[in-house]
Amino acid sequence: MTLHAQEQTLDAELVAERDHLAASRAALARMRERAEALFATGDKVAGDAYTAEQLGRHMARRVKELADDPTTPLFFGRLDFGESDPDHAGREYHVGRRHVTDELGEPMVLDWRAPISRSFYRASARDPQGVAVRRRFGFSAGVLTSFEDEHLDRGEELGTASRILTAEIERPRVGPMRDIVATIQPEQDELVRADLADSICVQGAPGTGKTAVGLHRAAYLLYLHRERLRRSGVLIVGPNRAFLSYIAAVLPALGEVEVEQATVEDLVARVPVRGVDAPAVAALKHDARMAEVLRRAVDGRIGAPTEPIMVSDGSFRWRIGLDPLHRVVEETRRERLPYATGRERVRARVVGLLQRQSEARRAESPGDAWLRRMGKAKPVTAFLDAVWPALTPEGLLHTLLTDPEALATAADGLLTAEEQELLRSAKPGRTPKATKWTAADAVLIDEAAGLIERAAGFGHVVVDEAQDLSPMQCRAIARRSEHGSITLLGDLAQGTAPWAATDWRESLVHLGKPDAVVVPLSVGFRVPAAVVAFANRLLPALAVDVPPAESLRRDGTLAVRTVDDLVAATVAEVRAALAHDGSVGVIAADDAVERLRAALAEAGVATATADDVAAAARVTVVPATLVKGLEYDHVVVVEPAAIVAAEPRGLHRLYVVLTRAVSRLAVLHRDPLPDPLAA
Ligand SMILES: Nc1ncnc2c1ncn2[C@@H]1O[C@H](COP(=O)(O)OP(=O)(O)OP(=O)(O)O)[C@@H](O)[C@H]1O
Repeated sequence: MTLHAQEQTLDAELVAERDHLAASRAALARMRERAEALFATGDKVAGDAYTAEQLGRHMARRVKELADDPTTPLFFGRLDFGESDPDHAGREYHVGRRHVTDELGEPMVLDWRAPISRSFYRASARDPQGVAVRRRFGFSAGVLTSFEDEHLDRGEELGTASRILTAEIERPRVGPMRDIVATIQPEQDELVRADLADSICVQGAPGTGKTAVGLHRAAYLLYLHRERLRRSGVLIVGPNRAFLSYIAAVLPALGEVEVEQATVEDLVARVPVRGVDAPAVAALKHDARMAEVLRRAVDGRIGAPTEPIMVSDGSFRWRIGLDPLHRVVEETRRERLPYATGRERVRARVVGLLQRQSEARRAESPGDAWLRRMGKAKPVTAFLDAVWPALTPEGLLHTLLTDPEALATAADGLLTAEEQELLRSAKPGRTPKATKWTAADAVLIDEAAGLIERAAGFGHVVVDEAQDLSPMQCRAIARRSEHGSITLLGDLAQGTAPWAATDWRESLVHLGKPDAVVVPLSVGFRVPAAVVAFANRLLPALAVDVPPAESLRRDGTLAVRTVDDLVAATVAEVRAALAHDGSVGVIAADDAVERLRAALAEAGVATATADDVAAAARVTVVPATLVKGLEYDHVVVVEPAAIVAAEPRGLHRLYVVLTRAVSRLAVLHRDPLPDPLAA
């Protein structure tokens, strides 16, 4: 074929693909109209109010799921199966964000999560999985502009050399995080499609796609186990609000609109946090031993009966002796129920004893009203208050922090006298209500609450930036995923909390998933190679054993400049950065942020805050402590030494800061660079 003829064929194919795209969009619009019509008539066809409500909710969700965003491609790939494939011989399937069917119900686009679509991500020249040709589409603003074919049947495979993958990775970043369904890589896909029953832990260097993998796994699991997970729920836990708003749009873009997102602080927000602990106190409160202290404190509230119960029902007087009361308490204690459930169980057993006496005397069973009345009778409640008193989580912690004897009993052999002293040094208020609880107290109160009442759990929990969780925070998540599975995502090298994990096995034990596999991700999609090499100079000083990242990005620039005036240099750097496309992130020690913001404003440069993902301003000034998980095309790091000096794990913080750049990193410093970087 001549070059000209080849081009003509390509053009004709492109036209055919565009037609298929237009037809698919029209089909999706029809599906949506039909769903809307059903939604409108739903309450008329449903038999009763409950069904109507269920149906209404289902249809409302379905309408939302079928929303079409004209700027994102409806499909991004195509699989042509070879003649020899037993199931799909000679068929072609377009792979996209959701199922689209024509009026006869024939597929026009397959959901990327469907079993057949798996081959789009996993087929290779070595293992073609029946696929003859894999096609990837290039889009620009929703318009199909190109495609790229791999003839797997002829041993052709592009892998990471794909032009379309490269363009996607190198595209300028604007606004919130986007999904990566079009370009999920095989090692990522394996994690995304892991079984619901499997808990996994992903150790990945910066920019290897951990967050992306976690979000896509949530979407995948919801597709495969829709009903089950809708009932139990899926939870995404992230480090802070800025991060959560950055990732908030990914799942809805994939049609998943019912996933809860929270920080750990949100999860344990039973009390308002109004106080601050000294670092040593906070560290102790986050220590795993506190779980045992609390458990003993709760157990310690259960006492031995000292008096029989004498109770009258108006006609007769009843008596329950000490022996049976002892047996009731012991039996219930052995059942290891949540404390509050135990209290009610004791009450029920006492009433049971009264019922038997009554049956023996009256030769008939007393009615429900009698049983209820006896359960609430003063002597019965007084007995319960004496041997199994009602307990609030706040009350329990308040007692431990204010009553040296109570603490000594619960902490005996667990905490040293000095540690007990340290715990009490925080000086709570006179009552739980009057106490200015700290963030660490909130975690302890949640632990206590978990001992008192069982919390409802989620079917699956995705935990991002998990290296920063304390043992007690891990336990808070464990309580919410006891009967579900988890995806734990993190990087030990990015641990900045005082209690940051140094070994995933330990975190997994606290999370109640000791058998989860730990899988490394090492191909970086964000940070250019030159910047990775610079940041990696810090690794030996971070005292963690992690595989270093290798970057897919050969482009990108790194500039390290000694300057006299940090503020003026920052303004100049930002101005220069604005000549390029994409976002600009200025990252500095927290206490320098206001000054830089003001200087930029004075210079006429509008800036946004990190949590405002919808901001029109292209420049964001971010405190170093909030930048975890975020990324900007052009990053300006201001005075690394100040970032390091601001906190005990400052070098880890700097490692996070230096790995936020997608295309260009400029490091401005007046003070000498921290040692490992100066090398
Ligand atoms: N397969 C992929 N195709 C295209 N882009 C990808 C792919 N995987 C990851 N990316 C992009 O790389 C960037 C980094 O991904 P992500 O934020 O998930 O990494 P991370 O491992 O969570 O990073 P960090 O450790 O810094 O939090 C994002 O812009 C993401 O969209």
